[in-house]
Amino acid sequence: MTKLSVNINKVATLRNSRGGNNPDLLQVALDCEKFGAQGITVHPRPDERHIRYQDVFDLQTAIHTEFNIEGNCREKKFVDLVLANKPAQVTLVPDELGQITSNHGWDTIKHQVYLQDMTALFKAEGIRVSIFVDPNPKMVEAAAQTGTDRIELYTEGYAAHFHRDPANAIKPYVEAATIAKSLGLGLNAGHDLDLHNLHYFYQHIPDLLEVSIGHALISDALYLGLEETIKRYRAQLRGKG
Ligand SMILES: CC(=O)[C@@H](O)[C@H](O)COP(=O)(O)O
Ligand SMILES: NCC(=O)COP(=O)(O)O
Repeated sequence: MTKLSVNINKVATLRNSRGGNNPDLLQVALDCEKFGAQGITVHPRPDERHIRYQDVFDLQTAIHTEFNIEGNCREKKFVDLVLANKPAQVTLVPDELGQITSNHGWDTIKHQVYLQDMTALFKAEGIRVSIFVDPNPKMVEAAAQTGTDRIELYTEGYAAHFHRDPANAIKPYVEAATIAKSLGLGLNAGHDLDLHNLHYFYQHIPDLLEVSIGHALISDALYLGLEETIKRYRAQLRGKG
C-alpha cells in the first residue's frame, strides 16, 4: 500500500497571512486524518513563514497517523525540533536559507559522512529517516551507504514533463526505484504530485511506500473541499495497471 501523507504547509501559509488562527492548523490536520490521510507532513523553514516551530509540538501531541517532519538538518534548530518531538519519520532535505521551495535532492556522495552521522543520530532516537534525492542512480546508491531507512524521490522533474511525455518522464524514477529496492531502501516520493500525474507515477513505481502532497492537494480542496479531495488522492493510489 502507498500511504498518502498530506503536507499542510500551505494551510499554515494562509493562517499566517492574517496573524490569527484561521484556518486552524491542528483542526485541519485532524480533519485530513478523518478524511483518509495516512500521515501528516510539515516542512518548517527557518523563517517560519508557514509552519512555526510551535506548530510541530502541537501537531505531535494531537495527530494519530504518521508524522513526517521534513527540513534542513544543517539547521541546529531543526535537528533539536525533531529530536524533541520524535516523529515517525524525518525527511532530510538540503534546502538553502531563503529558498522558496525545495528544488534539489542531496548530493549523497559529497555529503555521505555527514548524512551517515545525521541518520545515526535520528535512528538512535527511534525516528525513521528518509533522505530527499533526485532520481539519479549514483545518488540512490550513495544514499544506501548512509544507513537511511528510506529515500524520498524528488518528483518535480517528473511532474514538469508528465503532460508532454509520461513514458520518458517516469523512466529515471523507475530506474531509481529499482535500484533502491535492490539495496533494501524504502521508497517515498513527493513534490508537485497532483491529481493528474499521481496515478501514473503510482502505477509505474514498484513498492512506493508513501507520497507526501501539499501544494496541489490544498489547491484542489478550494474547489472540491478537503474531504472529497483526499478521497480522490487516495483513489489515485489504488489499482496497479
Ligand atoms: C521536500 C519537498 O519537496 C516539500 O516539502 C516542499 O519543499 C514543501 O515546502 P514548501 O511548502 O515550503 O514549498
Ligand atoms: N515532500 C513533498 C511534500 O511534502 C509536498 O510537496 P508539494 O506537494 O507541496 O509540492
